[in-house]
Amino acid sequence: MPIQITKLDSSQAGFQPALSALLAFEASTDEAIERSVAAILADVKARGDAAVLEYTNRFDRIPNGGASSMAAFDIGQAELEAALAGLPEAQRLALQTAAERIRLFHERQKQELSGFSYTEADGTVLGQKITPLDRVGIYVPGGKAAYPSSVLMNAVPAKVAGVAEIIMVVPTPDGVKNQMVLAAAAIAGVTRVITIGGAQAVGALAHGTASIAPVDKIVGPGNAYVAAAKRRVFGIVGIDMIAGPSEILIICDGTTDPDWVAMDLFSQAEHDELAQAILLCPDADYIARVEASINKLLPTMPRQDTIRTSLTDRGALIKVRDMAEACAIANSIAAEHLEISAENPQQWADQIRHAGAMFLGRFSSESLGDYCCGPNHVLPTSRTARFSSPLGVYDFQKRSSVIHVSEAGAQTLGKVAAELAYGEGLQAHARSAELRLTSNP
Ligand SMILES: NC(=O)c1ccc[n+]([C@@H]2O[C@H](COP(=O)([O-])OP(=O)(O)OC[C@H]3O[C@@H](n4cnc5c(N)ncnc54)[C@H](O)[C@@H]3O)[C@@H](O)[C@H]2O)c1
Ligand SMILES: N[C@H](CO)Cc1c[nH]c[nH+]1
Repeated sequence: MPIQITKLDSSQAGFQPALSALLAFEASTDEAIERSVAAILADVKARGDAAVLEYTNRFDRIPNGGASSMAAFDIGQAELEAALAGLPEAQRLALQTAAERIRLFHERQKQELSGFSYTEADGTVLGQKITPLDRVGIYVPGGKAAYPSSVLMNAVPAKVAGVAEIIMVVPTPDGVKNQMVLAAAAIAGVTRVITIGGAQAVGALAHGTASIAPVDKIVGPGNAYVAAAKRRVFGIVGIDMIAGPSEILIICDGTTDPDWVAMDLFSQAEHDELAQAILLCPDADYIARVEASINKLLPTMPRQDTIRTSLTDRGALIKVRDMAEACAIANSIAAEHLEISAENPQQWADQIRHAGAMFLGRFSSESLGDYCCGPNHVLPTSRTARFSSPLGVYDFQKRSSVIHVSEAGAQTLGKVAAELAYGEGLQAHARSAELRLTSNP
């Protein structure tokens, strides 16, 4: 059956409301999900391991009546190493190559721990010190597919930042452990792997349980339950972002093989029924050729049901007036992934301000970035690229201000501070500054 994909034309009346409706994504704030996640988090906070055990047995369908204790969900280092040793050579090499490329890219993001400092004329020293987080939780999704690449994308930057303890949670539906996921954890140097997922895993990492010490920050993508849980625990722990269902936006000038573009749209649609894949192109004939490619290639895809639902419900082929308009629309969409599949892509990239990651030229398929180019694949979704950045080393480092005031500095700064403190009606602040003045009023 030919696919029923939304077709829009930017020159037609009603285009803007139609585009807004297409982009609206409320799954992570769906009320039923919110209620369920709130209840799970409260239960995990109150009952700890017992609640995590129950939810994991139920939601991940752990076989043989479920696990009887949390210890069953812990995977020791020996099992991680065994998974790595047991992988076929080609898979092991691919993981190691990807990990090394990701490490090399992220090393460049690292801020030196010495930070900066400068000395004023009176001897006062001011500066900023950088420290890695002590203990982080990384969420690796695992409900509908297994993501060894997400293990690397989360853990490698944490390692580069110098995080001492990296606790990875990953659900194992039906109790099936994915060997590549375990091997990736071994390569990345994850401290501990616990096979739990969903809101209960986020709650356990945030609040701590008898078997899991609380972490300082939780990073990583996940489904709507995970996103809602991360949103709710923010403040108790730090979070990176709310990375929801995958998105791809392709700007094409009509010069790329339409099969390539169709497959690139599929590459994100196959993640999730809620994933979003959109093409912007000024050439109506070319759009028709991409649609033909979609219909030709879809039946060959093992995940064709997910792709079909995603493209039908949330996908679109959009005819634009020209490439400049495509760039303007792309800025308003602020997609997670933007492919500029065009001759001379740089001229269009110069016009892009909002995108999680940009893939320039027809050889830069987004899928290469998912695995092994080096930049992170955990990216802001649902238009949050307007204010959010890819997961990076900076997510695992924090800054402290360092203030060392000299005696001379205390004389000038003390008078300024006291003046402002009296202005705010804060006597203790003012007196604290004044006590250090040699001519103490
Ligand atoms: N942005 C990225 O970097 C990136 C990378 C990989 C995957 N993703 C996205 O992450 C998502 C992964 O989702 P997933 O479902 O495969 O795995 P997931 O691990 O995020 O979610 C699985 C968990 O959801 C919970 N859950 C499922 N149904 C539930 C229910 N009815 N009530 C309560 N809890 C329930 C269960 O605890 C289960 O363990 C997809 O949307 C995918 O597109 C994003
Ligand atoms: N496309 C996902 C980010 O949205 C990342 C990923 C993992 N595996 C394949 N792809």
